[in-house]
Amino acid sequence: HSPLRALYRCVCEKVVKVLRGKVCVRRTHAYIFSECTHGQAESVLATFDLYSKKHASFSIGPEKGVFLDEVIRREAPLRVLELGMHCGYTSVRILRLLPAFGKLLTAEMDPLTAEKGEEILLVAGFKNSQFQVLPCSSAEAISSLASHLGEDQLDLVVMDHDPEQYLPDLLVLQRENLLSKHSVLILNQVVKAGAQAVLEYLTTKPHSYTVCQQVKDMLEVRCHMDREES
Ligand SMILES: C[S@@+](CC[C@H](N)C(=O)[O-])C[C@H]1O[C@@H](n2cnc3c(N)ncnc32)[C@H](O)[C@@H]1O
Repeated sequence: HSPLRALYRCVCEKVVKVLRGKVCVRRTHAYIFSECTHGQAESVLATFDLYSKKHASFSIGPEKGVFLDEVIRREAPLRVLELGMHCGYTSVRILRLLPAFGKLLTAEMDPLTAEKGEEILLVAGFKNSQFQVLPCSSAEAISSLASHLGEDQLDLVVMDHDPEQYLPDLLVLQRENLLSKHSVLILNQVVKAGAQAVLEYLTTKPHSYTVCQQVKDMLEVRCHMDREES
């Protein structure tokens, strides 16, 4: 990994980004809707991956997707919160690995995106009893969690919304006692400047959080909230 090679890769990525243009929710949705086999989650994911090869996309993609799959298979979460659904790629990855009595709550701030993303989850064959799309900001979604979870806590939280929001949202989840000693956090886009605050916070709380492993810019963090801070 020489600095020259890293610079070359960075320039290539920037050029590809410019050539691909901006992420378009309507175009992404239309492509997935018309090209995938309805009712088959794996086909929906493969179609997203195909789309991302040719167009600008926010999807986490297959490499980070497999990393997330491994965490879900290992932890077998029942209550999952996703912040930043976009068109539903990550939601589909999560839902296909949840047991029938598991539940995904997913927040998406942009109303059109929330509507299109929800449609993709239905196209993939999931039922409304398995997920709830919260068309609001992460902060509003978190403040409404008690009404969805009752006494339950979150087993898995996936943050892929606005890195500036990661720390404030984590602090509220913590304060509202929504995380347990078994909870796992997945943070995407941790190389973005906005994520610096949450990374610094996590390192100052070694008795509450352990940063476990990372693939690309996605990080797994384990919670052990029952231990006292020293
Ligand atoms: C990078 S995309 C998520 C991609 C998704 N994980 C996937 O793989 O398809 C980020 C999404 O978060 C949404 N978002 C940004 N800030 C948010 C916030 N504060 N609350 C809720 N959603 C937010 C954006 O509208 C966008 O759709």
